[in-house]
Amino acid sequence: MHKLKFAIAGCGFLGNIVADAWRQGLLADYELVGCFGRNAASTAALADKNACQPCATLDELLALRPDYVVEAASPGLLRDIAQPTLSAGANLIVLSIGAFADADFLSQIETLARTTGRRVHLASGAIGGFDVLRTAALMSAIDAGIRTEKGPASLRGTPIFNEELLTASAPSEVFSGNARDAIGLFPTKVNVSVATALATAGVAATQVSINSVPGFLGDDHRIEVRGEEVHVVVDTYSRTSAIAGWSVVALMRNLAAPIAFG
Ligand SMILES: NC(=O)C1=CN([C@@H]2O[C@H](COP(=O)(O)OP(=O)(O)OC[C@H]3O[C@@H](n4cnc5c(N)ncnc54)[C@H](OP(=O)(O)O)[C@@H]3O)[C@@H](O)[C@H]2O)C=CC1
Ligand SMILES: O=C([O-])CC(=O)C(=O)O
Repeated sequence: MHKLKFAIAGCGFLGNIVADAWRQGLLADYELVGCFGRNAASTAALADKNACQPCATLDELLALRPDYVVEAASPGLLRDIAQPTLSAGANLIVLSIGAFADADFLSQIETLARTTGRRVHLASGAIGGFDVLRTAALMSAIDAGIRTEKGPASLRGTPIFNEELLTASAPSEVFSGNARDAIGLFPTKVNVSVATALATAGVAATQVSINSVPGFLGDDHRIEVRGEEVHVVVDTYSRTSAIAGWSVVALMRNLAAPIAFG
């Protein structure tokens, strides 16, 4: 059977979930040809475990002629690899969707995807329901928003973190604004808000509320869209971010399936 070749850019937590699922036989239509990262040890570890090629540069990865490159690294890496990947004839599967809050970058990649005949697939990540969200957005003007709850410790390292959040007895809203400002403040923590915005009202009009909840383990993302005839709520709780890696596996299965969703 002819297999589609895929490669992984970013050999951390989520990249390994995709590779593990492939090794366990859940991506039978694919061959994992290589992986790329800036961390030589984690790149070698993923490659060894999966008997694929470890690559120190994107050029080495693209020389393996993958049909799909799975980006599981960072918004910065997505910015670096999107153009060369499409130009080399590969399709992209993206987790660091926050990079597309930049309208110029999004439009440049959209144009390139059209001219190369390749596609950029936005993984559902830690949320979902893009089908019904996009449908609602077509039907009338909409109000769209996403309310995220996180444990205070997971906000460490962000500009809004302070030690008092750790000992607070009640939930508090630590950010309220639009999706563009949210990803600016939390570049690796709210890809979900940009994904929601791209599926609904856009990054300027999609409201984002981020809440610190004492004792909360994991993340809860509640998306709500109201139109003239529809009211959509998509609420996803996950204990860890593993769901985002698994969303890539589900997407890749759909891409290769004879009977597909969407
Ligand atoms: N869409 C969604 O719903 C979600 C998206 N995400 C996003 O997915 C991405 C991956 O997450 P996760 O696997 O947890 O992250 P990890 O930190 O576990 O892994 C990322 C890997 O990519 C590497 N990397 C990062 N930047 C670069 C770069 N510029 N060049 C080469 N390698 C790079 C890192 O190297 P090093 O070890 O040196 O840092 C690391 O090995 C993140 O951007 C995250 O924000 C996460 C959860 C949900
Ligand atoms: O894991 C999550 O819940 C969400 C996340 O990190 C992101 O959107 O980047």
